[in-house]
Amino acid sequence: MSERTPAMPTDSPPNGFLWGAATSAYQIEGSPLADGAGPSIWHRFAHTPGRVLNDDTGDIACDHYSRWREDVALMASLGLNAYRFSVAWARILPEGTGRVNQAGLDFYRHLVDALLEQGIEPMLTLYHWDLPEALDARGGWASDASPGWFADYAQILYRALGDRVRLWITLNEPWVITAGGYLYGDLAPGHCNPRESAIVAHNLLRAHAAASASGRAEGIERIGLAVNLEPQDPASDSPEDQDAAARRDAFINRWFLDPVFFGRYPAQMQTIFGTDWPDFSASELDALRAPPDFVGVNYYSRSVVRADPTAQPVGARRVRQDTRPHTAMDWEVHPQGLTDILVWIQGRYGNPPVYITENGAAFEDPQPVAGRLRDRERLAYLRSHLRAASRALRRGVDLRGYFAWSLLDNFEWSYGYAKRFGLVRVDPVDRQRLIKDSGRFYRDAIRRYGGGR
Ligand SMILES: N=[N+]=NCCCCNC(=O)[C@@H]1[C@H]2[C@H](O)[C@@H](O)[C@H](O)[C@@H](CO)[C@@H]12
Repeated sequence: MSERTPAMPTDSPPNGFLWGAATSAYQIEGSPLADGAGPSIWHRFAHTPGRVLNDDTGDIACDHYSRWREDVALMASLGLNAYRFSVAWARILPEGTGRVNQAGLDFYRHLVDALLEQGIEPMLTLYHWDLPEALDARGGWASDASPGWFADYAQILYRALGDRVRLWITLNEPWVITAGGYLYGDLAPGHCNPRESAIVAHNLLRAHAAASASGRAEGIERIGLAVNLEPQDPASDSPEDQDAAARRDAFINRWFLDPVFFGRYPAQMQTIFGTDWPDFSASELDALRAPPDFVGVNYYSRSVVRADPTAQPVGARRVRQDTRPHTAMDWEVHPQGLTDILVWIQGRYGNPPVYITENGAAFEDPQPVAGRLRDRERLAYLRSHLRAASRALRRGVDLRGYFAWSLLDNFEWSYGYAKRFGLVRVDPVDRQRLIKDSGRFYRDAIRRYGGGR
């Protein structure tokens, strides 16, 4: 089968299946302070020397804030029927609460209207890591007031765009927000404090529940939560490795989904955090129960796990599978893990509607030659993971769509622009867009198997 023949599933996805691509505000927009916007914690973090590789910042990024019309046309040329993006909270509320910046609302309204004109379904993420700096100065997600701040911000957007946007996501990857921002410190705001991280996670769950409730009150019917999920396979059948994998599964995959679906944390959290784990009351736990209308699954890889008492706080570490292919992020290419995690959700949480809200890979791309960029590894990753998604459909998973991460090469957080996930190349000098072979493959797959626009 040639590279260009989209090797897709024998059975086509259900009618109405969404074929999209995903991005986030700070990673693509640039112009972070334009037209009255306030600074976010990522604006401050990226401008702090040493925090981001090569001291890259999102000051320009993909310049999407100026090129959004061109990018919508690009999505249409790829045949996308959906697009997932996030709203920069500090463009809407420069101080995080209070005064609304109309220019910020206008930017996203124009973007949504342009998508709808092209028959592209918008999926709006309310929070993709870029908390207004003014709120971080008031305690940020560690503040007891943070769920209220978030629900008020969400309500402004529900009222401004709720008549146009049908698919909403409250939080993108609460685990990475918590672990990256408050436990390991590699992401904004760069804290390393286990007790604070447990409180932040709790407030994020309260914020999801509060924003879901304010959405219901505004008549919003499809509000989801996007989570990074990663199967944890024990390195051996020893009890130590089995327990280590179970702890890491609780820590990464169930820390947030168990509370929203069951109103309780995984039992292992107390073991993992010890005395740093707060003593939550029964009513506090029950208040977390806010089952999403759909689960957004961000899948990249799995982990093979070995017990390691020195690898805190979980006492488990990843074992690199040297004989297997890896991406430029050093993540194992393991498409079966996508099927496995989708079937796991189906069985554990009662087969909720699911969208794959992120799936993709960074690889070292070759230079374009004669207007062509042959990103073979990314194309193969995409093909194998679309097949994996198809296997989940055949197992009865209520899979409603697939969003490739990412539409564009963009600002990859603490890696800056050194890691490229795009189906479309963004030239580092003039930001010119060039559809890579992986983007062409995706376009052909959508034409062949998608309901299309
Ligand atoms: N081992 N291992 N495995 C996988 C760990 C995944 C954790 N990182 C993510 O999920 C982030 C998510 C984010 O939404 C996006 O903003 C990022 O650009 C992508 C790419 O990094 C992914």
